[in-house]
Amino acid sequence: MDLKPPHVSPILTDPVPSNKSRLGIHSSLLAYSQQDSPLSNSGKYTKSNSKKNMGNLDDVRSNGWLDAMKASSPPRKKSTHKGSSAQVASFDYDVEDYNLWMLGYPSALDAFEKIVDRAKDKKIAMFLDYDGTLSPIVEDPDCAFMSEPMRTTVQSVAKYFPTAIISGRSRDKVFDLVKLTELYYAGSHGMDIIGPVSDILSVNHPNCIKSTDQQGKEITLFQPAREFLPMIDEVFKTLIEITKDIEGAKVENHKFCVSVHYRNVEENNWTTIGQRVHDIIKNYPRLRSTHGRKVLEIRPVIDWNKGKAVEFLLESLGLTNRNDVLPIYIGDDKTDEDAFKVLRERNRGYGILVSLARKESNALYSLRDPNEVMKFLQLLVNWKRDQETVKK
Ligand SMILES: O=P(O)(O)OC[C@H]1O[C@H](O[C@H]2O[C@H](CO)[C@@H](O)[C@H](O)[C@H]2O)[C@H](O)[C@@H](O)[C@@H]1O
Repeated sequence: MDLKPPHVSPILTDPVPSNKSRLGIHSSLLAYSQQDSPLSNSGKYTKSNSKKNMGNLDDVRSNGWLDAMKASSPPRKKSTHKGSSAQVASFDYDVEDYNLWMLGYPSALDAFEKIVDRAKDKKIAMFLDYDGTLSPIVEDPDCAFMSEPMRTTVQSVAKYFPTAIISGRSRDKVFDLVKLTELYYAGSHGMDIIGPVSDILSVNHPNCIKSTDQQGKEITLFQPAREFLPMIDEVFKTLIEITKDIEGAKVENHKFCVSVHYRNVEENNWTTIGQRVHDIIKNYPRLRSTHGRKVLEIRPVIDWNKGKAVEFLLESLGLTNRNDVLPIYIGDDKTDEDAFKVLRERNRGYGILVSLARKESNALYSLRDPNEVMKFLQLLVNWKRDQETVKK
């Protein structure tokens, strides 16, 4: 596949537009400056600056963080025993209410014929989120493994349709979990995209760099938040430090963003963890925090998200602005909404939300869980296979 020069660019949303560099790159993309650091000179987090940074515990209640943290995943079923880390989180849900909600977001399985009817003369481009879509939500993020049948299914999908995984995890981590070389990968919520080398792309796009993979093969990377690497690294270390006394808290470094998990933190400590993260982040005007499923995601303030990543990949694949292309995006999280929105606004394809709970969404269809995702993908593969057989 040859990547074409993309015209979608990360337009920055920093509120101080006059602050541009001589290169025309916005300050928020410039190399990290130590002045931004809330850390001591040694670069270490200290108790004294920790105290100074700690605001009032009410901040996190009054600014809506706590409510968002509580609402960020369906309530878990009460369990009397401590489960293993790979235990699938089980959720309570109201069946009647869910069925009512589904009137607005019909099952993609029930609507399968309608979906493929529109896909008949088109080329499907498949975009998949990872956690909660290809793997079930589990207690420990390091144990979110994909089942072998799911892996085989995704591999078959990639045989017939260009397929990309767009995840909040770092690109390396998501590849280690998926282990399929025939896919495209976008990590860190789309801020780290890998594609085969294309001279035009790498020469023309300021955010593209050439690199080599572990096998020494040349690759092209698209990394619009590269300047933030030192800042993200610093915040990661600080967040580890300030959460280490909170039982169950887990901080992950995803290269261009950081995740602070509170799924395994006692609910009466959520305000504390939220407040501490909030107090650190407010010292970094170039970083923002978003809410995922029992996770706070810290990321650069740039106008780049999973929706932009979909547009970038479509353009790179030469599939943009074409009536004969039908993108399908399947995801379960708030961050996937940006991608659903891109498809919905342009009436270009289908967003499918994976959810066991009522949620407002820009998706058009729904699936309950990764099992249903697998069924849907298998139906799609079988349908395509049949189509090809008929053509022969
Ligand atoms: O964009 P995604 O691929 O969906 O990644 C989003 C986050 O997924 C992971 O966290 C979520 O899944 C974990 C494993 O099931 C679960 O324990 C956690 O509560 C969920 O929030 C990942 O660990 C995060 O870093 C990603 O940002």
